Amino acid sequence: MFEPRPKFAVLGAGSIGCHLGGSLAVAGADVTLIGRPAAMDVLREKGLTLSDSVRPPRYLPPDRLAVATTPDAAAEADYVLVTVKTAATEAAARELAAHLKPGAVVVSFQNGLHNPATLRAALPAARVLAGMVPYNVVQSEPGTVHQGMPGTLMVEDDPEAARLIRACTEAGLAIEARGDIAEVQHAKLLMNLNNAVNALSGLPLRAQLAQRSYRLCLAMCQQEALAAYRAAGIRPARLGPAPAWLTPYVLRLPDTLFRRVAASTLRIDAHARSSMWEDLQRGRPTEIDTLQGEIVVLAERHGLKAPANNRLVALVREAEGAEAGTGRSRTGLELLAELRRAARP
Ligand SMILES: NC(=O)C1=CN([C@@H]2O[C@H](COP(=O)(O)OP(=O)(O)OC[C@H]3O[C@@H](n4cnc5c(N)ncnc54)[C@H](OP(=O)(O)O)[C@@H]3O)[C@@H](O)[C@H]2O)C=CC1
Ligand SMILES: CC(C)(CO)C(=O)C(=O)O
Repeated sequence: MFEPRPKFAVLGAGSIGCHLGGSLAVAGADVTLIGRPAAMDVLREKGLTLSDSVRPPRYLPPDRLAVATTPDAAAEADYVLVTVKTAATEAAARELAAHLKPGAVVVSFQNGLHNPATLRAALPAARVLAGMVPYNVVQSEPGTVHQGMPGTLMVEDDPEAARLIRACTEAGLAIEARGDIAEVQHAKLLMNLNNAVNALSGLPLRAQLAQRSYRLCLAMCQQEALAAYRAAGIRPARLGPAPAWLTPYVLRLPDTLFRRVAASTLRIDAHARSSMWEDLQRGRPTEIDTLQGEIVVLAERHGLKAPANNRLVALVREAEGAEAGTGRSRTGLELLAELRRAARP
């Protein structure tokens, strides 16, 4: 049976939005990127380049890009991919509400646990699905987004996701439908506990994860999170080579052994950084409250403490207060000493 080509809109055309929307557009999909005026001016002028460490860069000239700065541009979209940072979700959804066409599907490709619920509350007539991006994308220069590691996108298993999955697959974006998306989101949150460690280290992800002292910081955060998950009856999905409960033990291995055991984890582009590092660099608020902050709240709700996560919330808030890009970087030993001090009974 003939099925019309779906139309896509990306709401929040930054790193992830340009990567997803740009990849679909390169493959010939009908995509409108909706973003801030300054960022969209760059795309109108320079076009969009998509790079990764495997393929040659792919370039979309300005005349192959549909860009807009207001959500009315999503009026004809069958799928709206939401890629704003968490703090912007509610406002973006409210702006979008008046323009969505009946039957439109909204997919959150954001970190954190609650963005799909925020979208559902603001868009009661839309079908909202949760999605997950497991890999890193940075704007290496204006108009260029770089994917720094391989990975498979995930989306909530739902018949409404079928055309999105087909379009992504045709565009060379590996994507998997998951019946356990809540568990996937909880597993991703465990990974994202590294965002704060990475941002405070001032180092690229690969260099940071190669140092045991930073990995011990992450292991402390994950251990607290896993205890809170256990108390709450949450069983995070297995996303990588090791189940979630084993990861803190792997993180604690000495460097040489870690390099061997976790070779796939270290398959990260030498320049890739966490999205939180990028936020601090640009003087933007971070997502710390919905990452480490989420664990602190969950732990408290179950009569537990999460001092390492709590300390990282405070350190990132402090860094947010510094002038863009001027926050003090910490060595792994410095950060570890701070977290251990916080965790001392
Ligand atoms: N970058 C990464 O490697 C990864 C990111 N993620 C998650 O994906 C989500 C997006 O992250 P990322 O792409 O890095 O974020 P970016 O900040 O790069 O992109 C979001 C863009 O959306 C813009 N924006 C915000 N509100 C609106 C609005 N109402 N209308 C139009 N544009 C708007 C922002 O502008 P402004 O800054 O002015 O608000 C910004 O340019 C986050 O939840 C992040 O945690 C997940 C996996 C990896
Ligand atoms: C992929 C990962 C974990 C990379 O740090 C990320 O989600 C982020 O930077 O926000």
